[in-house]
Amino acid sequence: MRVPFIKMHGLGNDFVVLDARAQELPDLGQALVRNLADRFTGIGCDQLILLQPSETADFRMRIYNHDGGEVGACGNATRAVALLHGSEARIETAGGALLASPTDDGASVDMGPPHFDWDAIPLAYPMDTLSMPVGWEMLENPGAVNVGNPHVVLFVDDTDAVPLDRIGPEIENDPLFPERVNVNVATIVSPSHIRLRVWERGAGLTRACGTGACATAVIAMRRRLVDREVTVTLPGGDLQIGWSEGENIRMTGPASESFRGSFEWDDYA
Ligand SMILES: N[C@@H](CCC[C@H](N)C(=O)O)C(=O)O
Repeated sequence: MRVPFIKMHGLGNDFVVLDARAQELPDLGQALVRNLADRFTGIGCDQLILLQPSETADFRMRIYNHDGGEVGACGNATRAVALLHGSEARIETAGGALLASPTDDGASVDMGPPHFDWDAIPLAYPMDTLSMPVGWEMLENPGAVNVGNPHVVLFVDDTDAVPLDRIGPEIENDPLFPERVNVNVATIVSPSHIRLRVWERGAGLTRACGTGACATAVIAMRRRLVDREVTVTLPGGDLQIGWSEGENIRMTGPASESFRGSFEWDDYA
């Protein structure tokens, strides 16, 4: 079976999008996702995105990490598929329903509410998630939040000085996080500006992470380090994040289509 795909990205965080709204597809196994995501022998991407019909929303978006695991949220992919859809869309995800509106160069997304309870992140045992009494080497006193997926956020003086390729996997797989975790290191540049690098669960270092930007912004806001509207600068570019206590998170930023192609299903299954 020949299957069409669309290669897209949000700030360099890249996706292979399979649109199963029109053409039904067999179940994606972990092996198929890994093979397609492989940058040497496959199409290559950080996440594989599967669009399906939905009974509760305009469509359903399923998200698979580079390692083949299915997860609850992807901020950059949400902007990308909103752009693809072309008009305001309610999107069903495993992490909750999202509302996305395309803009000239990307999309603005209602990302839903953040969850701060220790068992909602989830953590292995109870603790204050705004100021956690734990640390790894030079990284201490993180905050944690679930924004459809789990994140830990560590504030540092200089994000570039953190060996995230070495320490990221250690934190991602720490038994404190039973579902593993996305690891964010952030520097407060000013009350309206955060600099951020992310080690993504199941994908490693990426050029940008939309949910990481949301998670970092809300923790910085709760700690009163920044204003309620901030620019988050990632290696791939800028996102605008807005949030107030008790409200949903709003994320705005670019996304684009790179190219279209097709592949033979059995070659990757
Ligand atoms: N790149 C994404 C996040 C993708 C999922 C994440 N790695 C997880 O495992 O939860 C984004 O832009 O948010």
